[in-house]
Amino acid sequence: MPARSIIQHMMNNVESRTTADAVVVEDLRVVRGGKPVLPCLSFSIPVGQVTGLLGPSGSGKTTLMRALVGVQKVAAGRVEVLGQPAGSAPLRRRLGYVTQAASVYDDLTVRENLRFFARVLDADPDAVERSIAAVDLGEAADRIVSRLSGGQRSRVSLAVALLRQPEVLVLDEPTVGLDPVLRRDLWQLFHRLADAGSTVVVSSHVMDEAERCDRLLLMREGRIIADGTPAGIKQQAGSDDIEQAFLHLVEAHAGSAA
Ligand SMILES: Nc1ncnc2c1ncn2[C@@H]1O[C@H](COP(=O)(O)OP(=O)(O)OP(=O)(O)O)[C@@H](O)[C@H]1O
Repeated sequence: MPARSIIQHMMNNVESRTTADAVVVEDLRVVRGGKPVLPCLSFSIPVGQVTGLLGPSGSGKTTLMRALVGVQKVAAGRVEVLGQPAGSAPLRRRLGYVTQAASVYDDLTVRENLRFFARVLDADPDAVERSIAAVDLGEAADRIVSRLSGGQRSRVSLAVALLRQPEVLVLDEPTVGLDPVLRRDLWQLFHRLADAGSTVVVSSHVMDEAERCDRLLLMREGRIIADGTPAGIKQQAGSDDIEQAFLHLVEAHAGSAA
């Protein structure tokens, strides 16, 4: 093959991988406290979807998210985000991560927090107001964070993550403690971000949130026991209800592992 064709072929390959998959995980093994918390995980996440990591408490969702953002020590395997090794410097501008703990200053207002982080992150000047509007905190923008409700406070952390319009957004249980209206609004926001081309990875242990995802990875004891659309997983498990489907899959998995 002539050199130019080889280069073109390689570029096509890179392009098709980077446009098709935002995340590629291969044989990932993580050991925490001497225990294999993720024994051997492989999956990929396509660009521009809302992918849910669903599973009971302790199933390894946070550990997996930490591996995706590159802050988790990995014993073996490969984790790539947007075609780069997880945690590598070029990804810092392209990835947003919101942990379960709010990571903003309690004694500043919402807008002051956003302005501060916009300077630190070197975000566009209009990013502050855009992010405040995206999480619907316009009316609370000049209130001190410590006086906000838990749900409002977690939306401030989300607004910080949105400042640089990340291509991949990793959100660890962002809807915990929110009322149903706020939860619905946040899920609508995740889908708007995905429609605009971002890849959103959201963890939850609440099964009724599963239906809101384009795609689900159901986790249990560090393993993925189902991977598909909510409809596909229900069909696979022979149940109309996602919680029942999860329970059937757990039983089937336990049976096959025995
Ligand atoms: N710092 C740590 N040291 C040792 N083991 C840990 C540590 N953090 C978590 N683990 C263990 O790793 C496993 C997976 O925990 P992880 O927090 O990833 O689960 P999770 O699905 O996110 O749970 P939750 O929904 O409660 O946040 C659990 O068995 C937990 O006890």
